[in-house]
Amino acid sequence: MDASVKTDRVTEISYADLVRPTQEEAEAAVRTLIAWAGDDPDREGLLDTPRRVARAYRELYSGYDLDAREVLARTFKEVGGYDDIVLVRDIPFASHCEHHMVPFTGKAHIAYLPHDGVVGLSKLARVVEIFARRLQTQENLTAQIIDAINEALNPRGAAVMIEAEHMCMSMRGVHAHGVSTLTHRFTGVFAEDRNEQDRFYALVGKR
Ligand SMILES: Nc1nc2c(ncn2[C@@H]2O[C@H](COP(=O)(O)OP(=O)(O)OP(=O)(O)O)[C@@H](O)[C@H]2O)c(=O)[nH]1
Ligand SMILES: [Zn+2]
Repeated sequence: MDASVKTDRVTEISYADLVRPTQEEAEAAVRTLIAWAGDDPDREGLLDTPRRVARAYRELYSGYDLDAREVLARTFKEVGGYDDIVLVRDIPFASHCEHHMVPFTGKAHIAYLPHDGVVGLSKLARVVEIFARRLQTQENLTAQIIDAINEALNPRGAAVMIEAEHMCMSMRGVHAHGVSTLTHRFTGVFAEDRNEQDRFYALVGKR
């Protein structure tokens, strides 16, 4: 795949340039972490764990191998002249915070005002998954999703809101349970017009 396609517009990292360690190296790293946790990586119950964890990482971080541009490439123009808000709300996701590599989970709400075409609804959920399955901050996740939509659809406006709970704040550290973090980003008409923002909030059910 073309290296430029993999360059993340927000982090400016070209993932294609990064060298992946081998499966054996990844498993050795997991053994080290098991010992660091205080357990014996050679006891029976843990013998297969490094292999499982390396495999699980492939799934949990599969977003690095996927390209949002490809997912959003197919647009449709026959929508009966529909040009109002398209909102897909309550898209569940699970990601990992880049500071502690601990999960944060929540919901994303995505809206756009079509300009020259719409995209398949499932593709918006796929885009969330592509960026969630990477090491993230919630802010970055929000920015990457809206950037991808703007680039692919050139809409009159786009809005993304994410609400999430960060395990690094509940399971450890400050031990604050039930805290939710809200981020949102508006572009185009949504950024310029308070009425459009209010319509977005109302449709999401936040006002
Ligand atoms: N802005 C932002 N911060 C995050 C996100 N996920 C985790 N964090 C925060 O990242 C910060 C890292 O702070 P540090 O002081 O470097 O690390 P730490 O000592 O482990 O911090 P504590 O969590 O307070 O124990 C913490 O305040 C986390 O709550 C995120 O998505 N966005
Ligand atoms: Zn964290």
